[in-house]
Amino acid sequence: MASSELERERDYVHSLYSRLDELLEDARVRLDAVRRENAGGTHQNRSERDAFARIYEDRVAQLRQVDERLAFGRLTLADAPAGAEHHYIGRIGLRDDDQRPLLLDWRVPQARAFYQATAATPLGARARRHLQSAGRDVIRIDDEIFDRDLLDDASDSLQGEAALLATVTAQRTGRMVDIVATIQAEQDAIIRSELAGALVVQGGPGTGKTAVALHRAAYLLYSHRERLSSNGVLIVGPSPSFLQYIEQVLPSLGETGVVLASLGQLFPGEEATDEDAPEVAELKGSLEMVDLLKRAVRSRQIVPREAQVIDVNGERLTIQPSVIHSAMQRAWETRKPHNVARVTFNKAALSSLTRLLADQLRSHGNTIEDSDLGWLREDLRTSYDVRVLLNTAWLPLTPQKFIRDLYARPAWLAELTPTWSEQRRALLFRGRDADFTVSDIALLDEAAELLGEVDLAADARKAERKQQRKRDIANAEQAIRNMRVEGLVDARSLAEGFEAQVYRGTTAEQAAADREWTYGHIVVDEAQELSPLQWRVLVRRNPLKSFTIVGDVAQASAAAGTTSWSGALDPHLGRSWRLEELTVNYRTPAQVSEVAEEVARAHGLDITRSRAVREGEWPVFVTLGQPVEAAVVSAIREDRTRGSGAVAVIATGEVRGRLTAALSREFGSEVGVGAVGLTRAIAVLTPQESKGLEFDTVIVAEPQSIVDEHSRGASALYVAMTRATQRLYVVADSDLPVGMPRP
Ligand SMILES: Nc1ncnc2c1ncn2[C@@H]1O[C@H](COP(=O)(O)OP(=O)(O)OP(=O)(O)O)[C@@H](O)[C@H]1O
Repeated sequence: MASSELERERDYVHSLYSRLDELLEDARVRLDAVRRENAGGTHQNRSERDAFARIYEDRVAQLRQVDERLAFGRLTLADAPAGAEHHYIGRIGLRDDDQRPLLLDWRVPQARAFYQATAATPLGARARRHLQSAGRDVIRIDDEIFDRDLLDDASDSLQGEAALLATVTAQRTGRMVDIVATIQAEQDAIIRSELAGALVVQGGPGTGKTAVALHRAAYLLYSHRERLSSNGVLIVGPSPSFLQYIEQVLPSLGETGVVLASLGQLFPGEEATDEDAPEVAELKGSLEMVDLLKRAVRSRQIVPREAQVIDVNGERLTIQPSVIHSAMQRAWETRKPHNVARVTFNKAALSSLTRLLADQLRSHGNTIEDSDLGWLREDLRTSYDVRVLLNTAWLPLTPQKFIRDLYARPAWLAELTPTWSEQRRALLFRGRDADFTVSDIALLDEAAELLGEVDLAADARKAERKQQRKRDIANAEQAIRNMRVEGLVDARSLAEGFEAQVYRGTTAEQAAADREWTYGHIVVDEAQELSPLQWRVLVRRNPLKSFTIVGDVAQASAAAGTTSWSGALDPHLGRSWRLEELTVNYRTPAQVSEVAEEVARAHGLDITRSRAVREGEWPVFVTLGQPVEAAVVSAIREDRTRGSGAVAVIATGEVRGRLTAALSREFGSEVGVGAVGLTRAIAVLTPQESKGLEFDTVIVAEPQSIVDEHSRGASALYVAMTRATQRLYVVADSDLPVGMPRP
């Protein structure tokens, strides 16, 4: 019986693959046809053809990408007509030629029961079946029957336990994979939560926060395609290595138009990777900096102390400070940013100077008619002395130069911060040619807000682009009718294709390049690490405040990060955010997570308890009293006798340097440092770099030095210890942190 069921499923899934192949072939044929058509033609013809070609190319890529585990579930409905009782669930939706559904996209509302039904609340389902595949073959089926009479209350059990355990124990590859086949009920409820407002997902390490956040992005893009495809979705992660780790997940779910950015990449044109020392990052991330920058901008609007004498075509004119001051007054009244208000300042000052010059010329006996005032004004505008006078009073500024000046001119900083100590000011001091750090990015953005931009040419281009887009949409509608592809392609995305040829690329590319772009939704991962200033940047990019915010306040290891969601979010989002929790740990075996929690508690961390889905085979291996280089090398050798997989060595400061040298001597090119390590057998990482990642084996070297590194050191150690999916080794020369088991 069971094997004939397996056969049946195998046959059905084979028929789905045949349909997939047909669609793929169809898209390829259309692509070839489009490429051949209108080879010459007008510019408009060519860009239409290219846009169509891109749409078919994307379709071909999408159909190829869903090949692995195309279908992974079947839902049997309780009250369905014969022949329609089974719904198959997969990565994308498939229909036959008569438009009858063969496979449901996991994101459609009818698929919800596949993830959420329990015996207690079957949601109209009689049974759920998980299909496990190898290549295109179904190799195993697991059934759950929702028949209250036959079962105990199973509401607490894991769904598709066999499939889930197979996934969570699989060897890691250095790249995160999607969990679409085994999403659990508490995760699914979060993924499908409504788009509006800010949703905060709190959960301990390994509870699937990142996975849930990415699947939610895919779900929202699918369910709100119209709105989100034009505004875009931004995903913010803590570091480039983290982005590299997650970058495959959304494409494997068929979604490519998302902007991924680390905190160092949020200001177009700058790409910061260096981190400041913790106390510097804390200061730079604090709200105090907002006032400081405001004062700093104001201090660059300078009323001269004394009257200034200027020469305009041989006429010497004395300008009282009050003339400059009242022009400034006019500019301040606009409440516009510095560079924009400067236009008002210049106009007001030139008007006053024109009047002064006219009066002076009249007093010297010249006849000045009102019609001459325009010429006088032009003389003033082009006069060297006037330019110097006005620029000295109100100089246009770029954010980069402004922030660099602030750091490199201690005397100016001292004027702006009379209540600060010398030591506090010294935290900001940097040479003019120093690279910007990750925490400078939020300051640059804050400065850009205060300074504003006057770019008339860009404004004109923006207006023209809007008009062109309207014309493109009309043309796209016509082209869709001509090519008889209604329903397959929508006019907006086709028009975006035209635009891409003429202008600046896809929505995602445009969004990433434009500081003033506002996204339809922002996903923030490891959100506990964000400083108040970084939150301000993100709220500016998303004025409707539609956020998915995931993190764990107990893992906050950045000095500027947060230990309470309320403290972090209320100032920016008010009380409008909602909180959900994840409670099951899918990553770390209980034997490891219990030790990590014990150490965290011994350091006073208020950790979120979670239940591990598996016990694990190995205890935590602790070595004390050997030189750390030798101990790590032998831990790696020992580990290779226990199992295979990706290894991370996590250490900080000079220990990390020593270890890198020793490991490279021993294991050569198998070793990689930082993000490079993610594609090697052995990655050497700081706790900060390891954030959000996971490895089969983790070796934490000199844990006490991690605790001692800064005020949030215990959290950093907790992060490091919870990266292991199989085995954890702790190696110390002389000192173990409190709470750590002794060897
Ligand atoms: N429903 C699920 N089915 C299969 N695997 C899952 C599921 N949920 C989570 N996982 C796996 O558990 C691991 C941890 O998930 P993830 O990295 O999203 O956790 P996290 O809460 O973000 O952790 P941390 O806070 O430590 O960064 C990943 O390998 C993920 O694929």
